[in-house]
Amino acid sequence: MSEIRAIVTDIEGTTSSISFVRDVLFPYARKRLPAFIETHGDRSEVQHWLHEAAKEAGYVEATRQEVVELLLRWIDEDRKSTALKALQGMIWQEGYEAGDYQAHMYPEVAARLRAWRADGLRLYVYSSGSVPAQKLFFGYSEAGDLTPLFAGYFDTETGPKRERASYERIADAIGEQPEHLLFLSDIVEELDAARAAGFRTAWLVRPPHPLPAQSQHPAFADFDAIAP
Ligand SMILES: CSCCC(=O)C(=O)COP(=O)(O)O
Ligand SMILES: [Mg+2]
Repeated sequence: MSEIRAIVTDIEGTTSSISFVRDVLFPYARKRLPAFIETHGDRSEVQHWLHEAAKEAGYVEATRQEVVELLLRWIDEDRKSTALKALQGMIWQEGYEAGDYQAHMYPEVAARLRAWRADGLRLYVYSSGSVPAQKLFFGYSEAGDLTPLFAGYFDTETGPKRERASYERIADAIGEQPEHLLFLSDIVEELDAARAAGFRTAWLVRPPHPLPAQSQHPAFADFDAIAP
């Protein structure tokens, strides 16, 4: 078995609860999105992502109101659109800075990330959330600012999480052969794609879900059970 040199982790369902993302972050962005676009719609980065969203939906021409309605629908569908994720991240920033919420971390995660760093492993994040949103998430976590632990972040600008090529790009960017990389996720299709690219994989099956008796990926109830 090759030595693991770096760990790449998913967020939702892996370091943190699905419920925090779906019941706190998504509703927060949904409620504030129309006013955010109204107030910040002239900023160049906001205009860029509105344009990208319209393009992704196949609109030749769209009013700002139509794009706002599209984005609200995508939030409800949990669509992993890069444009939506970028805009959500900008809205979440206000909530983190105002102290409206802190990102949930499963209880063992921060200490285990620190232990892996102390063992010399490099840590990376790969999430559908935008890189700025990931930095906010770990910067304003219930366990404090965890950003100093991470060497880098990847989002869907690198590619969709269920495609092998995305993991090949991540391995290239990290500068390691994929056999030295361990990917952590709660989603089997993401783990399948990572394994197809040559990564080692760990499937997080958080309680109350029972660990499967047999599975295609090594399955763990928490980070402490993983021995890279
Ligand atoms: C960066 S926090 C918000 C995460 C998010 O928007 C999301 O869709 C979760 O995706 P993940 O790839 O972390 O499961
Ligand atoms: Mg996940």
